[in-house]
Amino acid sequence: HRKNGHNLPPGPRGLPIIGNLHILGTFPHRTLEKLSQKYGPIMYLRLGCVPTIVVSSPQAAELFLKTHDTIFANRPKVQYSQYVAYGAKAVGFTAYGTYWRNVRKLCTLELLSTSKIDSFVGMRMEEVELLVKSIGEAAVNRQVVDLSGKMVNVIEDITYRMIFGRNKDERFDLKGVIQDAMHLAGVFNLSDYIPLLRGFDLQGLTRRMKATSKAFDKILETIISEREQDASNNHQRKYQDFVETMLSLMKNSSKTHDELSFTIDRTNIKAIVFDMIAATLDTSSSAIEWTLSELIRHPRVMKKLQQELESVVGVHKMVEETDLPKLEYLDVVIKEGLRLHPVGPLLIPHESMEDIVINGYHIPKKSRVLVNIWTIGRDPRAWSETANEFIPERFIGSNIDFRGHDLRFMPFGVGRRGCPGMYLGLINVRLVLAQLVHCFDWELPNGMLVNELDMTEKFGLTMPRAKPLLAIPTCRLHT
Ligand code: HEM
Repeated sequence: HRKNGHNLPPGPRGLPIIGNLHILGTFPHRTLEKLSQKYGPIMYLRLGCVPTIVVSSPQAAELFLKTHDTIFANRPKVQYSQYVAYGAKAVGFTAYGTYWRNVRKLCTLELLSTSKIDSFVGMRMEEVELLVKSIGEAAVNRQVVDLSGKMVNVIEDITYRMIFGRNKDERFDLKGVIQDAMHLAGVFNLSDYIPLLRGFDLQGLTRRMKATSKAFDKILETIISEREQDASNNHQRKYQDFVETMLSLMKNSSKTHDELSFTIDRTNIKAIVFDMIAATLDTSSSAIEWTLSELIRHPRVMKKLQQELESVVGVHKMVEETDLPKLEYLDVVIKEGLRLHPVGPLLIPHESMEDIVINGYHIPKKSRVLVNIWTIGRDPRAWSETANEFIPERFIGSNIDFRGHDLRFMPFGVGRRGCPGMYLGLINVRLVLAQLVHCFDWELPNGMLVNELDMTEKFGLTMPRAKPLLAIPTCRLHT
């Protein structure tokens, strides 16, 4: 590839206007893997008008996410973030710069810190107990459980209580609105790639995004106004949820906050609430359903994990958060689950802020960068010929952590744009998964063999199972 005398990375030839858009297909991460085998770990595509660089090896990822992290720390401006995510006024979709840095700092210090997340321990346990109780009832009646649906529900309930202080409100359908918003986040929007089409709204997405955003805003306005009222009545709650925390920051932000050099307003609060919900829901539930699917497919690993749980927790009680640090095998099982089924197979797109030359290739300013961690996690050169198999033991005795210090494994991304919610995400995943494995044995319905379980993915911003995981539970605990 050459453009204006520059040496672009290799890649497939594109068509006029659409470029390579037509080749992505239903499973872009798999298509891109095949292409990278032909064109190499730094590959150039043109998606509509957007120059796109696909990164597919740990060495290449190092150059983009570590060595030149600052150049690639921007996010592309997409319609979704403009219309649904409050004009990108939170963290995930926000352009790199002072504003992003301040909001991210607010989230890490005030909302996602270890001490804050630990303050919700009691609430999380209540929700997990309800989950185990409802599955226990299904076990007694030998009923099939839709585990994917249950995972989404328990994570939703925990998240809404953490953010709003409650998860049920008869007056509005918060869950429905959020599900619409999440769905829109995953839809491929032509207008983001071919700006000429923007005015026509051929897919009807602009209209739907505006409608969803309006519905969400109305609900949030009601909740926030009520909470302001509560605060002025000195209403006391068991823990301080996110909205309350941010309202008190807003109230006090006239006194310049030491750590935060900007003042938070109502729109910031709404945008951050949206970001936190969107970032928590599908990520945690997808990590749990995939890992559990692999455990069901691999009875040896399931048994070994159950044995660890029996010896650390005992057979008379549920798993508590204080048990989690002692569960070493659980840790490597989750790593292996996320290696094979990363929640964000291409991370969130990064965007370059300047022209730069990497490995002799010209990477133009405003290129979109997709890091294919799905491919990196399955590369036999990095993981041996067993790369496609589920073998948690490969992580035992290695110093590969969740943080992406070793770029063969970076389920939470790495660098400036790496996930700030890792601690929370991992607590949700560990706690719920441990419970399901400790409290129940699982068998597939209708005598289905474990190797017949459908493992098809549904590609979007996150990548859950295409079909729900259905299984029949049997109780294990002696209570
Ligand atoms: C198992 C759970 C989770 C996984 C696997 C995960 C993974 C990721 C990944 C891969 C990215 C993109 C990194 C990049 O583009 O380089 C990301 C970004 C992000 N995550 Fe998570 N995440 C999880 C849970 C959470 C939770 C619970 C929160 C917070 C409530 C959260 C908040 C965010 C935010 C705000 C960003 C954007 C960061 C930025 O652009 O500066 N995530 N996450």
